[in-house]
Amino acid sequence: MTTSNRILLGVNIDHVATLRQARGTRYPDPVKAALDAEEAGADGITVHLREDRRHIQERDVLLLKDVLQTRMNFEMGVTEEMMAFAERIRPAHICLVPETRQELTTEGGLDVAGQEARIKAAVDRLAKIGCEVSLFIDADERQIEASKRVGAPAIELHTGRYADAETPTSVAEELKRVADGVAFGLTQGLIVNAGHGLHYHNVEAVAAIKGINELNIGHALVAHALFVGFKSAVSEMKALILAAATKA
Ligand SMILES: CC(=O)[C@@H](O)[C@H](O)COP(=O)(O)O
Ligand SMILES: NCC(=O)COP(=O)(O)O
Repeated sequence: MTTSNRILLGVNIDHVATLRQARGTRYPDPVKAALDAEEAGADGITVHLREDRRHIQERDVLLLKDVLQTRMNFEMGVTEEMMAFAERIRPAHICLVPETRQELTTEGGLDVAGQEARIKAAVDRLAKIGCEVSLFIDADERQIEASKRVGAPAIELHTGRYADAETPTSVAEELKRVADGVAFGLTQGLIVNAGHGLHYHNVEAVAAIKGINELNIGHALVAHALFVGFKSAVSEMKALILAAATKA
């Protein structure tokens, strides 16, 4: 069981690509953002190649695979198209996420418990090509147990409900749900990551939860980068996370 206070920052660069896709230009290039993020202390780079290609493109993933010095966390839906793409490019780390075309952003976690056979087949297939697979799930014991059963070595707990909570009571409830999920995931021997909707004002409480391996943060970081630059946005976030984890 990991209880180290060291916590990694995975920088999600999807929304650099959102800005590029808004005009179909060559800029801003998410690959440049990834390299700047690494220089500023990111421990990894996360990209979500959506089925509708609304932000990240295949070209981005291929280039990142070649140039990153840290690691790429490749997020994908569990579809045959994505499985075949993963088998072609063989990312070292894959996070399986739920996905629908109509959603504004990833709503809820992957229902591993409700489709164990399908997720197990995907995890086994990706393990065969050497990927470490993580499952993006809600902080729910049923989903965590199912993730363990399907053989995923890692989970990422969806922090969106915590991020969206508006009253002190609901914030505290959602934070506790995440903290309980982390503790339970660790008892199952899983690597526990977390992310979604985290920003400069809500990240510290999550970073203070003992045992989280990595936080994946994107939208807020890209937004802040508009005002302070990408490197500063990353280093500010990293400093907040490390300080909170150290204090805890
Ligand atoms: C799975 C996850 O939380 C991220 O990949 C997130 O989905 C990226 O942003 P969008 O949902 O806006 O594409
Ligand atoms: N998996 C969560 C992620 O990569 C970042 O989500 P967000 O910070 O863009 O909401």
